[in-house]
Parts: sequence; C-alpha cells; structure tokens
Amino acid sequence: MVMNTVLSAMAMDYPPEKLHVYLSDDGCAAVTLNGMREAWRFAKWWLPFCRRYGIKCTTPEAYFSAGGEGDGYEDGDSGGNRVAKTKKKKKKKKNSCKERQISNYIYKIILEPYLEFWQVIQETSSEGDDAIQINEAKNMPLLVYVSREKRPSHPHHFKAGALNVLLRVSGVISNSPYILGLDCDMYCNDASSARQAMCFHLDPKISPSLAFVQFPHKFHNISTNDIYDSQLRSLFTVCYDGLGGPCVCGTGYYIKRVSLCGSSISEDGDAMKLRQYFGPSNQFIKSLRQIKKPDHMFIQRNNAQPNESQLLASCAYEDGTKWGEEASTIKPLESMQVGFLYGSVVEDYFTGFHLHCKGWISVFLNPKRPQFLGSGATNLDELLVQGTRWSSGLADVAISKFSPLIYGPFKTHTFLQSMCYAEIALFPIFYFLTLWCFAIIPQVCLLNGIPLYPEVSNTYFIVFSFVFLSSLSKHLYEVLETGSTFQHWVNEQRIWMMKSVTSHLYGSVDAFMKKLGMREASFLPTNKVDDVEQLKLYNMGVFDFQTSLQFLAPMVALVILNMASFAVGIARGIFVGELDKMFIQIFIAFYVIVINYPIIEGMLIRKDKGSIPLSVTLISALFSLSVYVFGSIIFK
Ligand SMILES: O=c1ccn([C@@H]2O[C@H](COP(=O)(O)OP(=O)(O)O[C@H]3O[C@H](CO)[C@@H](O)[C@H](O)[C@H]3O)[C@@H](O)[C@H]2O)c(=O)[nH]1
Ligand SMILES: [Mn+2]
Repeated sequence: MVMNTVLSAMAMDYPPEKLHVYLSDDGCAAVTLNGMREAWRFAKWWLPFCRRYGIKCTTPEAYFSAGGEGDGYEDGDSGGNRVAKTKKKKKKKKNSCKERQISNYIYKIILEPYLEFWQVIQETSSEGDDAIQINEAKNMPLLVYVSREKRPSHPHHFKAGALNVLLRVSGVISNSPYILGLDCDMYCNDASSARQAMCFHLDPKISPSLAFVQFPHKFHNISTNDIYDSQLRSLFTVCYDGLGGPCVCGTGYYIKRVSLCGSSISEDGDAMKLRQYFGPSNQFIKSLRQIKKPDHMFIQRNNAQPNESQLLASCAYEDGTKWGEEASTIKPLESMQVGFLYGSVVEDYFTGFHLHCKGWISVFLNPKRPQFLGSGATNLDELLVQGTRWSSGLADVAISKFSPLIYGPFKTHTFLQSMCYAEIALFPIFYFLTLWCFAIIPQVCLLNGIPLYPEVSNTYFIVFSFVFLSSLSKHLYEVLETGSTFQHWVNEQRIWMMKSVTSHLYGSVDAFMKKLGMREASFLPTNKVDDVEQLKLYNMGVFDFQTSLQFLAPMVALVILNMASFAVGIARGIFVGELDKMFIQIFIAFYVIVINYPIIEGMLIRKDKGSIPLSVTLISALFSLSVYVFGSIIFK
C-alpha cells in the first residue's frame, strides 16, 4: 500500500527535478525502507510509462486492477496494442517486485536490524553529490525515506510530530515552497492535482494570503450501500468554502511552506531568536531564510549532511524549542506558528484553525475526477475507534484556551468561519449529551407512566412535531441535494446515533480526563489490512458487530430499553387509553428502534460471526435494567 502511495506521488505530472517525495516511517522498519528501494527501482520503469501514455491514475495497483482504466474512473488512455503489451510487461515487473520485496524482508529482518533515520533512495549507494546528480540525470523525482527517532522518554506527538520532522528534513534537502500532505493509505488518482492546486497558489489575487488548497477525502473501497457512512458525506460535501476556506483535512492538501514555518521571518532576523524557535540546526535556519526570497522557486536540491538530517529527525531536537506551539506572544516574531501544532490528535483541524486565525485563507477544490483516493472504514470497530480519536481530539480543542467559540471570532477571515470551527469542535460533546438524554429520559418516564410532552390534541403538539420534522427534512434535503439516496439518509441517522452514544461519549470523556491529567494522549491508527470475511459482510451491506463490549454495550442496552418502553407504551395506549398523552414518547422509542433495526437483527435474528454475542446481549440487558431502576428512582 505504501509503495503504491509513493509511486503514485512520484509519477505525478510535474517537473521531476522539482518534485521530492518524502516518506515518514514511524516504525523504522526494514521492510518499509526496502519497499522504498524496490519502489524506486520500479519507478524507473513506471514513470516513463506513465509519461509516455499520459496515464492519469498513477498508482500501479489501482491502474492494473482496473485493467488499465484507473479504478473505475474513465481514464481516456485505454486501448492500443502497444499500450497493452507494455502494460503486461509492467505488470510482470510489478509482481517480481512484490516477490523480491518479501524475500528481502526476511533477509533484512535477520541481518540488518539497525537503520539510520533517513536515507536518500537511489540505485547505487554512492555518497553526497553523485546521488542527487544521478537522480536528476534519470529524470526522476527525489525519494527520501525518513524515520524519526522515538524514545519513551520524549513525547513524539503522533502524526504532527512526524510531519514536523518531515518539514525539517525536507527543509535542508529540497526546501520546496509547496508541500502535498498525503496519508500512507491514500494515493493519487489523477496525476494533475499539483498543477490544479498551483492554479490557486499562483493566482496573484489570492496567492499572498492563501495557505493551502484542500481536496476532499474520497475513498476507493466504499460499497454502494456505505452502511457506515465512511465517505463522511456531510463533512466533504457541505463545506464552508465561501467563508475563508475549509480546514486542513489531514491528507490531500497542498500547503505553502511559509505558512507553517516562518511567515514573519525577515531575512536578517536575529539568528539567536530563530534558534530558540526552530532549534539549533544552522542549515535549517538557513533554509527558513531562503523560503522568504522571491526567487525561492528556483532553489536547487541540497546535499544535506547526513549528520544534519539525523539531528533534525532526533527526538531531542525539539527540546526547548517552539515546535508544535502557537507562540503568538513572544516578540519580535509575532503571530508565529512553528510547524504542525501539537495539543490535539486532530492535528489537521487544529493547525488549520490556527492558520485561519492568523489571517490565512484556504481553498476547497473538488474536481469531478477524485484526485486522491483513500481507504475508508469498512467495519464498525474501525469506524468507532477512529470516531473516538476524532471526538477526543476535537473535544481537546473545545475545552482548551483555543476553543474556537472564544479564541476565533475576531481572528478568522469571517465570523461565521469561527462558528463553523466551533461547531466541529463542539459536536462530540453536544451530541453525546443530548442523545444519551433522548435515548433514556422519555423512555424511563414512559415506563413509569410520566408524560413529558403535550398530548396530540394540544396545540403545542404541532410545535414539537414541527421542530422534529423540520430537522429531519433539512438533513434529508442535504443528503438528496448532494447526490445521495434516501437509504443513505437512514444510514447517516443510524451512524449518528451509534457514534453519539459511543465514540462521542468516550472521546469527550477521554479529553476531559486528559485535561485533568488522568490520561495520556493516544493515536490509535486505523487498521490497514483488510479481513476477507469482514469485507464480505461489508459489501453485502450487513453490519459487522465484531467490536469491543465497550462499544456494543451502550448501543445494545439503549435499544433494549427503547424496545421495552415501546412495548409498554403501546400496552398502556391500548389498555389504559394513554395513547394521546404518551404519543411523542412512544414515537421517540419507535424511531430509535426503526433506525437501529440492524442492532435488533444482530441481537435476535442473525447467528453469523458478525452478529451480537448472547453474552453481550445479556450484559446489556442488565445494564438497561439498572438504567431503568435508577431512572425510576429519580423520576418518581
Ligand atoms: O503517530 C502517528 C500516527 C499516524 N501517522 C500517520 O497519520 C496518517 C493517518 O492515520 P490513520 O491511521 O490512517 O488515521 P485516519 O483516521 O484514517 O486519519 C484521518 O484522521 C487523522 C486525524 O486524526 C488525519 O491526520 C488524517 O489525515 C485523516 O485521514 C497515516 O498516514 C499514518 O501513518 C503517523 O505518521 N504517526
Ligand atoms: Mn486513514
């Protein structure tokens, strides 16, 4: 997967001498470095092939698996006998590349456990000057493998830490003014994305204040049902582009290096001050001064001293510096931000927010052909783990001194942009609180015969139904308007409920506990390997409940509570004649049951591996019973 990501980036339609690909490997794994060597070797064939035939989807795997048509998106470069023949040859080459990678893996693991933090990948391991010259002579972009040092004694700040190491190492090697951020599980699906982004970056009207161009996340592995709403439709179709631009979305963005380090550095800035901010590397400080020069575009690749790169990738490098901090108070370098910001595991959102607060704008670019394709969540466990991380990161920001509600309003481009940021930061807290209440209070009261809402004959009944229906229909309108179906609306409602009672709750609690010093931050990466059986369920549109009790219990317990209260409510309606009085409460329970029918099915009907185990059902039933008892004591 990573080899494909790297190859797709190397094969982009951009002058190769201006293109430098850096791979960050936290694992410092021999197999990855070796994979890069193999990828480089393969690239010598693949790049000319892509250039000659104008291939758009420059990812070998996707290109070949689509029979050369590029992942289902028409490519316009199929056909032609000669092309077909060359393709075959390339495919063979690719296979042998894979095989060799496996054998090299075994060899490397046993014989070469120690690796350096960085390496410029090239064919012969020649030193210094030659390496870069050889690269350029071959018309190949530079490929650099970087592995930051990690030690338990130093916080490494997860992805933001890795990105900052990349910023530093690339600063002393290529120091390009524009940077594409790409996750390892995402690849380029169109070779022209850099050129498209540069249309904005070089537009004299917006260029001076433009920090980045963001492409939406799109995924190559999402089924038509999309039962888990993995495409994050609402996030990437209803966007706040007109208000100063979208936030950084972690991957698929072209960002200006200056916006991340050194927007207010003057050429003769005090070197001592700069060192306090950026650390002790003189070469890196020199690179910072270069990016401010107008002719920076024509900068040459440098042959960084290996020692220097090693220093920049070491974990002690940031000690006592301002990396990852928003340092607006220290003069004379006002309003300075040093790299990607630490302090939240949604480093993308947090960094983007600060860029916007410093007056930068961004652009949302959504061409018809997806420019990048990633892997979305294809099972419930992955979805909820990822959702918990996001909720935790967003809640971190919401309860920090940088809460967009307070910190943002007079700093961002528009007031509304701050409100959008605030909405994103606050929704996990807001939804977990409200949904837990809506899933418990009306139901417990219904079980105890306590009416909470006006009866049907009351005029206020209309007010409640209006609020309910208008909120649902607004959502439905958005879904249909953005090209999705009614079924997808149901899916989104369900995932919203499921995430609210689990991910949003755990994420928010995690954030509060971190704030109180009771927990440490963590970044659980999503699974990168597909399980064949799980994938089968996913493609059939069947929920896969193979996840932890922690996630299953709240959902199952709440559904059981709602089923019980619905049954009792109907009985009361019929036998006591309280239908009029209890209608809204009965209806809420009914709505929860209907939307979450897959849970009932998983609990009572399905018997396969992905169904809900009986033990979980029993524990959840006990849990809902105690909620009922406890609730009854309070409400009575
Ligand atoms: O300590 C870490 C953790 C993650 N990563 C990289 O970060 C990327 C995203 O991680 P992934 O496990 O794929 O998480 P996702 O939830 O899929 O990532 C989404 O959410 C992240 C924020 O939580 C954003 O940074 C990502 O761009 C966005 O795609 C991957 O390339 C990882 O290799 C690191 O380099 N170091
Ligand atoms: Mn991912």
